[in-house]
Amino acid sequence: MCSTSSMKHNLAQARILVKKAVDAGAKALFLPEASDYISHSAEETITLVRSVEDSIYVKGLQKEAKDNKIAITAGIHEPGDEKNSGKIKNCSIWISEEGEIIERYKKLHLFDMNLTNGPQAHESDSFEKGNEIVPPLQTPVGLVGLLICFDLRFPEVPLSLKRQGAQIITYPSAFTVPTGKAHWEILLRARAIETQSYVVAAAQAGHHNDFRVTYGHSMIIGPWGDVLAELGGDFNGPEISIASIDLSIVNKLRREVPLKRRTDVYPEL
Ligand SMILES: O=C(O)CNC(=O)[C@H](CS)NC(=O)CCC(=O)C(=O)O
Repeated sequence: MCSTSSMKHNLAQARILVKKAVDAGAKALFLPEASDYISHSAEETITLVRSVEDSIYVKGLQKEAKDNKIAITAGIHEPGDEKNSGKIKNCSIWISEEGEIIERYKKLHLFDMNLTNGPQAHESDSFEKGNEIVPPLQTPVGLVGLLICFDLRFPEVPLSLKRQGAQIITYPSAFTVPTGKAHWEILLRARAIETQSYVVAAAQAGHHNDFRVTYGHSMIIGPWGDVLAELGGDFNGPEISIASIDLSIVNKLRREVPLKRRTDVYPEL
């Protein structure tokens, strides 16, 4: 997706993706971080936020899920929990194939970056951070661990999710181009290999406005670290990437290559 500041426009993109996913026989559709909108500035990002009950985008996704009997997960913005913080939340939601929001996750790690001659990020100026790891969620494709974008850089959490039974880890994302080129695929494959899980990473792609461009390259990685599906970096209209999830591969690999942690030497994550 290439979300803009118009929720209506972004819902239209999501509908195209639902149609493609349904036509391809998918049981679940994974949409990127901030799929409801990507705006021009932090100020605009805060003014555009709506509760899920008032978001035409979220309500539209719920209707699509129900009408098409497909689960949908998406990164969205939500109003802050803390009184008068002036901040909002970077969340993901899981919508069941009945159209109900059955889980939500609030991004644990906020993206602050001050690269010389590179893109800057000040997410913690306008977003509240989450304080909880959400236990893996039972879905039609397996037990899913919900994380978001910059969380990808912190292996402790997916390892904990694996210990709790996760078979699929998802990272809806909106990566910068330089960090994407250098780190995106390596980190996704590393997270898949070390957790012996599928990793599904739907990414924003292309030019969102004059100030914002994202790396794209949505990917689905198998538990062996193999790239099962991948999209490009250019945006030429909403596009899906599709893969079969075979949980017997996860179980077999975990049996054949047991990764027994030395928690007698270092603490359990
Ligand atoms: O701003 C919004 O509305 C949505 N949020 C984002 O795009 C976030 C925070 S700026 N992006 C990332 O976390 C990219 C991480 C990244 O690129 C890296 O880890 O290298």
